Amino acid sequence: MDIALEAVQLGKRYGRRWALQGCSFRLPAGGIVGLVGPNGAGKSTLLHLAVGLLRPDAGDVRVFGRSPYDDPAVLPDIGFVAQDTPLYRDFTAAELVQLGGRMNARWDAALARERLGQLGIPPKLPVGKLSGGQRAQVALALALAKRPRLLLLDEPVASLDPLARREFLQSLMGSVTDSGTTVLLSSHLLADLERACDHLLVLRASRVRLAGAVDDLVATHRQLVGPRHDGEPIAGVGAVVRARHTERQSTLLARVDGVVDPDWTVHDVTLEDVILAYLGDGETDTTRTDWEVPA
Ligand SMILES: Nc1ncnc2c1ncn2[C@@H]1O[C@H](COP(=O)(O)OP(=O)(O)OP(=O)(O)O)[C@@H](O)[C@H]1O
Repeated sequence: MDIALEAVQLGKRYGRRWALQGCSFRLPAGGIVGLVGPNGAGKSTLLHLAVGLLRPDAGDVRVFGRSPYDDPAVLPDIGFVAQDTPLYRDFTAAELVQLGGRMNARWDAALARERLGQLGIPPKLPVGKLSGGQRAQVALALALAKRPRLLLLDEPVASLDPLARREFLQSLMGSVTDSGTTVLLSSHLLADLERACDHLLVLRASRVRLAGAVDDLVATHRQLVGPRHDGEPIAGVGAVVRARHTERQSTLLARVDGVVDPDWTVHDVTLEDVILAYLGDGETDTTRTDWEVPA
């Protein structure tokens, strides 16, 4: 399997505080990966390490087998749109498309112009005078024009209205299918991630809590309702991720690995249920740091 992004015991600290720690996963090439986590979990730090803007303090990060910090030859393969979509504000979108052509060897200016035209972005207005959402669209068009093999997007839809968000995600899905680009996309909008992503990476408190293919994660987790549970093993349950109790009854979100004890009523879960359970303070160990991709 072709691996787009790999981290092995990756760590980064600012001063004495670790922003990312013991982070290991392998991201298969192709498809969209959702990067989720509470504020301060380390998402932007991970993206900055992956594009070579930061140097790891521990472990290793590799993009298509190469270190982005030490090996600039891999940088043309990586597209990055930072959280605040920084652009030269006095330049027009048309000028930025032209500029991109001078700075990138394989630049698809026609693709960028077509995209900006479809979105009705005024090409002759300085981008500083566009709305935040329009600027985000310009940044994405420029990133796609680079024809990257790995595209890193830090909360790209945060400033978009609901219609623009849907259009953005649809066009992203389309371009992934057309080009084979791998996208790693951080977002707090779980419903969007459920619609757009093939894989998921969940960070909490500087560590990877969950990683895997969306279909696999939804298929292997269930909500169980049954008698009050105080931690004893349950047949068919691999791990309890989150537990809530009343005096007589417990409601669990659990990873199942077989036929569940018939004392428990079993319900399907959504991806959002799974993510929220791993983001919460589960009463049992929520750590699951293996990257699992079905064959
Ligand atoms: N330049 C910096 N100097 C010092 N600490 C930093 C710096 N950048 C990030 N941090 C700290 O590292 C931790 C992770 O930050 P990071 O920006 O990666 O989180 P995040 O998951 O992207 O958060 P958000 O969802 O709010 O964007 C936080 O505790 C943050 O305060």
